Amino acid sequence: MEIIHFSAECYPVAKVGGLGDVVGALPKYQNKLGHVAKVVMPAYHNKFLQQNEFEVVYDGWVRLGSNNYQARIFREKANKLGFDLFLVHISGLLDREKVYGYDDDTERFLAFQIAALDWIAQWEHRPDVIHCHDHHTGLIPFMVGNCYQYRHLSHIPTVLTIHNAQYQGQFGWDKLYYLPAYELRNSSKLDWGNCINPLAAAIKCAWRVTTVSPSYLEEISYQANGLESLLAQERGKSAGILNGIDNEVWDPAKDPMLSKTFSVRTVDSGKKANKEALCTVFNLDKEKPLYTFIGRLVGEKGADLLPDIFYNALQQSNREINILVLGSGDPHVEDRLNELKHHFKGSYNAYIGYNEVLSHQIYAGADFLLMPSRVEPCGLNQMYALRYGTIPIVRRIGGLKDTVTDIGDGGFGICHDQTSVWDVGHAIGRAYELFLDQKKVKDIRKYIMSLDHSWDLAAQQYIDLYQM
Ligand SMILES: Nc1ncnc2c1ncn2[C@@H]1O[C@H](COP(=O)(O)OP(=O)(O)O[C@H]2O[C@H](CO)[C@@H](O)[C@H](O)[C@H]2O)[C@@H](O)[C@H]1O
Repeated sequence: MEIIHFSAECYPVAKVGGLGDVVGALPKYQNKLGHVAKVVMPAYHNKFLQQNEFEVVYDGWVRLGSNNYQARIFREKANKLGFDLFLVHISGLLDREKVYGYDDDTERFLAFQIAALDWIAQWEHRPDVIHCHDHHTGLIPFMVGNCYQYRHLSHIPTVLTIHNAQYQGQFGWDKLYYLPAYELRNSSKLDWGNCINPLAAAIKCAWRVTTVSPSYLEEISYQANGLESLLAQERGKSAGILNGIDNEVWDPAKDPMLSKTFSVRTVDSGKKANKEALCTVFNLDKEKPLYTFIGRLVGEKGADLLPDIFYNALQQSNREINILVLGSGDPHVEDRLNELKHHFKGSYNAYIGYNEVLSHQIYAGADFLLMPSRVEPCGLNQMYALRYGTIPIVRRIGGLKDTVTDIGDGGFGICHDQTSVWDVGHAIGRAYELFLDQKKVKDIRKYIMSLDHSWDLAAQQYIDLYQM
């Protein structure tokens, strides 16, 4: 089969969070199964664009209302990612350093989707499936099915994967004229809450909808930032497919970013060396348990509670624990996490920012990884932690519920039911008790490192879904 993935992110080209990881891995694993998976994404003004070689495969114009922008599509020549990668370059809109966060993001991603479809509309053959990821590519199923200029693509099945239903990309009906012409009586397919809502439009128009874990599929029928009833209604064409992880990028036995690589056999010495290196850099005590949090500092991740959780845990344990944070997001949370450094020198530290290398080093060197998420469609961090022998402490929600079992239930992690200062504090205490039993910790590490969360299974599940 030929599968075209449309996405705003793809690791290592551009990554803000888990979407990048998924789109950087799934196509590679689909190719390994004998299919032809390709990725189409915006060409941002970043290192990847500057440091790799490309050929131009399309040169045209994209029309957005009364504005015309030059649009070019570049193909990466060396197949570095293990699949064909196409970057949509639109001067004045997409060629910026950041992926998101501009006032004209609506125009940017609309132009991206239209230019990409204009290009595909010119192909002599048709792909078997168009697979869209999140709201940035959510208007594609509508446009393919309804816009006159793409009429000949309308029989291609479109799949939407929802990585996070919190973000929907809504904009006002005053921008309707940006869309290529379609029969106006179909406008209701675009509408949700009196706005043009790209995620809602994709849920209505896609042939199939998937979520990134089975539990998240259950949860969005009653918690989906306003889309609950729509998702409940479209349940019949929806499926939950648990994400995998890229075992080649995330391999503690070969990871060039670690101080010391390690396998299941050498996990004890390997984790010890990585923990020592981290503790030296961040002025922490290598004899004490090291708890960590990695992620976007937003409400969904429970990040607003972290300063209070950490303050209490460090006070109550008499600083018998270490905490290290890596993240960026809400400036108020960033400030509070930075402030804690002055109170708890030697037991607490935080790196506020994005740092891919450091994230690998933390998964390898930490004892415990905290994920007190309010919403977690799948979560990849807990799976990276497992692969690197770090015990996850998670709220039982979404994909966390599907991947982590509590030690009290014969499992290997620590689970709690609510995102509250008390619940997480209690879980930190349980982890401390576990840490005192080093024989048990070592057994758990070996066990979790041997769990298989690779993409092999999920890549096949997507193929089965396309062929249904
Ligand atoms: N400051 C930082 N420095 C370095 N690396 C950082 C970082 N902050 C985050 N990361 C990395 O970004 C990724 C985060 O992935 P997640 O799946 O946990 O979250 P996200 O909410 O972005 O993704 C959404 O999509 C994914 C994919 O489907 C779902 O798993 C998830 O539940 C959903 O919310 C991990 O690779 C993590 O290491």
